[in-house]
Amino acid sequence: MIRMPDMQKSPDTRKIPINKVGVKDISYPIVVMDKNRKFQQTVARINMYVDLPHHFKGTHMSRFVEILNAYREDIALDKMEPILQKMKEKLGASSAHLEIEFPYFIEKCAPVSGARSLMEYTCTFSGSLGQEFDFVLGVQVPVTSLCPCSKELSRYGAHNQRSHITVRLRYTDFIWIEDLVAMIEECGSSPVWSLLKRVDEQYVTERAYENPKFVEDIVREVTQKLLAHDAITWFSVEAENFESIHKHSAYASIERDKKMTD
Ligand SMILES: Nc1nc2c(ncn2[C@@H]2O[C@H](COP(=O)(O)OP(=O)(O)OP(=O)(O)O)[C@@H](O)[C@H]2O)c(=O)[nH]1
Repeated sequence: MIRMPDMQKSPDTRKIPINKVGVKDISYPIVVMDKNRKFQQTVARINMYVDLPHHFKGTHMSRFVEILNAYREDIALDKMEPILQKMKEKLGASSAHLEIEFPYFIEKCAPVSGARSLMEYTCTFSGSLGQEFDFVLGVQVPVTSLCPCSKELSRYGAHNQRSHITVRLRYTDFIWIEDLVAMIEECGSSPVWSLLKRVDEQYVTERAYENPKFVEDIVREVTQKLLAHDAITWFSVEAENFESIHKHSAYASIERDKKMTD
């Protein structure tokens, strides 16, 4: 067999360790637990990183993909820690990071007609393993927001737009993505649906008008709900309103470590 040079293994003399090095944006099938159908198969974008001591030139990129391949068909929430452990072992690292972003589909019924359709929510699983395992669940929920100021000032109408509410959290007991989404959706002027018949469209338009929210109201209401949820220990909430009267967005965020505020 031909002996090939291994550049990665060669020494580096700059004395600069690297916090995260690895592969980014690998498209890979995963399995997510589904509250109503047990499991849901989806395709994720995956980032995998480890730390690299100062004396090595490079990490071994191929091993990340080998690990993914070993867990093929079986990449799921309960495999985060074993995968991270394997990354540390195979790459001789002291810390490993696994970021998984995926579309998750939830069946919703339109508010009046009851017409069923699937809504896509972008979710993230972010795990790290140094001395201890750390896991953060993320979900992005689209809603409608209607501006209270515009409603107050205008003789008719009020500007309204789609908003994204992004929540990331650490928790002690399992939380269904479905329950989290339902909780967050209540905090906009109205939820959004993929399928609305005319009776539904009328309902959604009027509901938003009766329920105006600033971007500040949205993050505060989500915060109230997350503070009241006993299983959640830390969270961040962001809201971005893609303003229909501006070319820019309105934005607000709150982060709370409940262990620090109790
Ligand atoms: N470390 C590093 N590798 C890179 C980069 N870009 C591409 N690679 C390639 O990643 C490939 C795989 O590297 P390794 O994992 O070390 O491959 P290998 O030596 O055959 O595998 P092992 O025996 O398991 O170490 C090589 O072809 C590298 O050239 C980079 O920026 N950094």
